[in-house]
Amino acid sequence: MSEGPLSIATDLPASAPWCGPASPGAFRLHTPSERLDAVGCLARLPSGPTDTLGARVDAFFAARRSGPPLLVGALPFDPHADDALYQPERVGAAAPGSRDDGACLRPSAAVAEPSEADYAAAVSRCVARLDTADAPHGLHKVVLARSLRVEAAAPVDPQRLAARLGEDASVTTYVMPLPVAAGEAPAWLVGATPELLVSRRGTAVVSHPLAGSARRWREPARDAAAARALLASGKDHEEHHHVVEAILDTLAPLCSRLHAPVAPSLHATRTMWHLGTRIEGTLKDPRVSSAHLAGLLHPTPAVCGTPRLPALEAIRALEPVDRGFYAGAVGWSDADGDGEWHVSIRCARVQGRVLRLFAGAGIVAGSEPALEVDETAGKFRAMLDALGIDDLRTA
Ligand SMILES: C=C(O[C@H]1C=CC=C(C(=O)O)[C@@H]1O)C(=O)O
Repeated sequence: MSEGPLSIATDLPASAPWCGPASPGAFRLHTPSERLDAVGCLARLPSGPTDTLGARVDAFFAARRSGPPLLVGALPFDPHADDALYQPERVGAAAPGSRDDGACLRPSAAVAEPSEADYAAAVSRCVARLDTADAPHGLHKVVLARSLRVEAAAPVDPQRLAARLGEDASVTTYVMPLPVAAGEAPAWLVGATPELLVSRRGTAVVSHPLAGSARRWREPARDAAAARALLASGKDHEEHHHVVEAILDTLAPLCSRLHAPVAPSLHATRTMWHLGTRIEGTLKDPRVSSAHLAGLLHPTPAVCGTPRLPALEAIRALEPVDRGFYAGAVGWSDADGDGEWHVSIRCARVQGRVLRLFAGAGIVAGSEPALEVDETAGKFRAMLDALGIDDLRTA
């Protein structure tokens, strides 16, 4: 084997099934306008924390000898934890499997972890931590998540699950093979996100943060009323404002031009309304890659909170289940510095018959625990619908 980045792959234990020539994990990223599928793994990017991502990706491409000039992968929620990126063997979809999806997806049990009551209590404790007029420099917003553990009747095929999620043409569906411990069954992150962390093509940069949400309804009048109420909600505008402000503050020093509309607009998926703001900029320095930008921006206050470090501490203290790669980012970077990173929400970690679904909600001073339980229930809906679970009775 040649020296250089390909030797990076050789220090993988043979038992790392997420990333090897015989890897069963095919990477998928289907946006509303583009499709990226990749199979196999030629080399793995040495993992590291988010703030070193740009430098590691630059070093990888500086030394690359052969194979597609592309890295695909995922960033975990915790910016201090290890990410998982690799150079695929081949760009293109794997041959479709022949399994019966109905049998693959039928669930047999679901457990809420934490329970809805415990999540509501955590929201109350979170609101109590947020700053008040007396302590204006403290914590302004924390995104608190909860999870559902679902057991299916048979092993779930991640690609089939993603195809079902993709019936909603407004979202970006993804499948990412995840690192697992030696001897463990393969695991994937599978989801359908409406939120773009950042894309870079040449010097053009786009970010499309979402924050502030309402469930959608089948009855058109009730659905339209929910959208109007969201647009009029001061609490949701505050949640949203923190995200846009953080992204503009990060991008401003890097851009010669940066534009964001003065007010957010409605963004719809099949199951949720959101407030969204499309931010567009032009990079001053074309050497700033998409990986650098993702490393700087993640985690935004759409998934973490603000200020970032106290929000991370609050999440560690208040959430009982480790987020892993939920609320991180999934995407790609190429040798020219172009790339696209999507916020890894509306997703599940899938391993055999077991799925762990996650959903979070932004907590600000005016947040009410029962409404946040309801909002997160709405955010589970896309995945539950794809799994064929109409009526969720959690243990
Ligand atoms: C953290 C999630 O959603 C984020 C994206 C859109 C709206 C959000 C909100 O209104 O809280 C969240 O910031 C999630 O779906 O798990």
